[in-house]
Amino acid sequence: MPTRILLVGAGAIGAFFGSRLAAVPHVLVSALCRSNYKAVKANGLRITSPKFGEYTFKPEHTFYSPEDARHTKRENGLKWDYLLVATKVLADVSDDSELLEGLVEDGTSIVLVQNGLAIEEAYRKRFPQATVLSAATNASAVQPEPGRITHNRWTRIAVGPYLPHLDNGSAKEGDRVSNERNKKFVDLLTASGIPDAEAYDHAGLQFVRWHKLAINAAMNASSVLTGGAGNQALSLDPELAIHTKGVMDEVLSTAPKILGKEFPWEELKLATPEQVLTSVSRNTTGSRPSMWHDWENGRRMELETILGNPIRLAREKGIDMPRVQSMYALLRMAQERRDHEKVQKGSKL
Ligand SMILES: NC(=O)C1=CN([C@@H]2O[C@H](COP(=O)(O)OP(=O)(O)OC[C@H]3O[C@@H](n4cnc5c(N)ncnc54)[C@H](OP(=O)(O)O)[C@@H]3O)[C@@H](O)[C@H]2O)C=CC1
Ligand SMILES: CC(C)(CO)C(=O)C(=O)O
Repeated sequence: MPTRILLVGAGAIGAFFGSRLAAVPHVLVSALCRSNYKAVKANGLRITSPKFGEYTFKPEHTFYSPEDARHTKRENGLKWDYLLVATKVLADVSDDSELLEGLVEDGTSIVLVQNGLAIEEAYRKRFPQATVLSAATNASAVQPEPGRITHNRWTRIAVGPYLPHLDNGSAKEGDRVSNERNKKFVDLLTASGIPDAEAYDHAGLQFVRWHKLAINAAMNASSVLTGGAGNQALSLDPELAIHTKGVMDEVLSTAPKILGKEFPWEELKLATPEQVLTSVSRNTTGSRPSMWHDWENGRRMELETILGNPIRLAREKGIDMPRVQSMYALLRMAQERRDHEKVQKGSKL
């Protein structure tokens, strides 16, 4: 039996990892698209990567809507083992867990390859029987035109089962299955040539998520606020480097207070803010964070999950995050003003 995977959101990250997984024998990857549907249906996804070269990935099935996917599933008796969700997290705009209605079966795992915090609950609540896997990746990629994906740099992806009952209680019977499915998914990524796919437990993955958040809060938000500074500039400019490190330090010192444990630096082998800055300073690809691409293209930004959620979680514990809060306030207003201008322009036509 093949392993079937459905990409829910076949943009930069979904298409990059989906195209790798499709290269594994006995793995069949389909794509649920939106604005890139016509391009993907006609020509597949064209990936350019410094590590994997240039290649085309043709999904087993390409869908234009969730209803289209449900229909084909019914007609062909399909079952997806993994639903890889790689939409932007815009919980203030839409609840994307709804897209998965009718696509989850016994044995389906939902894999969230997305940035930010508190992204898992909507899926756990809607599909309490399904395994939810939470993934954080450092891969940098962009879709400059429909169906064409540029992978810039990095491949690291950390995946762990989302088992929040373990935060304050003991293991449940179904946890073993979640861990097995997690391991299988990471093994598939490894078999696909991703050299640094790693399996974590629930607690470890949440620390990795906070660590990734430190990078995103620092880089993504600052790129937009500077009018498009790239990852490298954010680490090389002396004043910006102090700011970028300051944001990362703020997020990383908040995480243990929220998660109730010391940051397991040794165990998780994660880069310190200084090491992140050194690594990013060597990135000569000119890549810019995903939030910049959203702002530049007039799309909504992932402000709530990357900036709003950590502030709110911290506030509940009486902790301030002044650097993150300032960026959140500024960017929220910038986004609100732009949305307002769009409405004004629209009503004048
Ligand atoms: N790009 C990067 O370098 C990195 C991104 N990430 C994270 O990965 C996640 C995905 O980001 P990224 O790949 O850059 O985003 P993209 O915008 O490139 O891709 C998201 C895709 O999801 C599609 N989508 C959204 N809603 C729906 C829907 N209702 N039905 C079908 N398709 C839908 C979008 O379609 P449409 O074009 O129509 O909107 C788009 O193709 C985000 O959480 C991001 O923060 C993490 C690490 C690095
Ligand atoms: C590539 C990276 C780490 C840059 O901040 C990222 O996660 C993004 O662009 O969203």
